[in-house]
Amino acid sequence: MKLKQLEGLLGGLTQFSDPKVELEQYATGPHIASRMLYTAENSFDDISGKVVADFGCGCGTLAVASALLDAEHVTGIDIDLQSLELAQENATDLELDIDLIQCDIKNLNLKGLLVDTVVMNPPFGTKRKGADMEFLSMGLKVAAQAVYSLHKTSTREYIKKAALRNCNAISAEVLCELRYDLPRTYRFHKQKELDIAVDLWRFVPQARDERAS
Ligand SMILES: C[S@@+](CC[C@H](N)C(=O)[O-])C[C@H]1O[C@@H](n2cnc3c(N)ncnc32)[C@H](O)[C@@H]1O
Repeated sequence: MKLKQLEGLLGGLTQFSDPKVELEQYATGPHIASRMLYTAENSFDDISGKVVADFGCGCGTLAVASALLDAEHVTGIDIDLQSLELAQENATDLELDIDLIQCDIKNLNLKGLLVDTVVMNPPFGTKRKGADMEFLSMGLKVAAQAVYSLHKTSTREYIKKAALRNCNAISAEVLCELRYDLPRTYRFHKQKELDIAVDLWRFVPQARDERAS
C-alpha cells in the first residue's frame, strides 16, 4: 500500500469525541501514524507478517495501520473501555480483524504474550509523571523485534539514557522528528492548535533468552 493511500484511510477514522485528560487521550493524526507505520514496514520489515501490539491504542489508529499493512495479528491494548469500543468501530468499518484488551499497561500479563513489534503513542507523562517510561519499559519486555514510539523531542536525551540503562534496550534510535498538531482538545490549551516536536523512535529489545525473568 502506498503512503498516501494509508494516510487517506487513517484520515477517515473516528477520533475521541470526549477525550479524558487524565489519560492523555490525543489521537495520533493520520500524517504521523502513516509515516510511523510505513517506515516500520518499508525500512525495517517490522509489520507485514508480524504479530503487532498497539499500546494505549485509543481510537486504534496504529493498530488499524498495522492491519492495513498486513500484520499477521494485531492487538490493541488500552485502559479505557470507550476507547476500545471506538477502536473496534474503526477496525470494523474497514473490515479489519484486530483483538482488543482492556488493561493498565503496567499490569500486562507477560506470560504467553508473544509479540514481534510494539507500536505506541504513549501518554507523554504530562498528567502522570513516568507514564511514558512505564509504556516503554513494558514495550521492551513484550517485543521480540522492535518498539516504535513517539516521545517529545525535548525529552530525547532522557529517553535514550533510560531506554539503554533501565529498560535493557540494545539500541535506541531517533528515526525522524515530526510535528504533532495537537488540536485544542482540552480547555487548558489556550492556543487553537499546539504544535509539538516529537521524535519517532525505534528501540531494539534484548534477545528474549537474555532477559531477566
Ligand atoms: C496519546 S493517546 C494514544 C492515541 C492512540 N494512538 C490513537 O491514535 O488514538 C494515549 C492512550 O493511552 C491510554 N492510556 C493511558 N494510560 C494508560 C495505561 N496506564 N494503560 C493503558 N492505556 C493507557 C489512553 O487511554 C490513550 O488512549
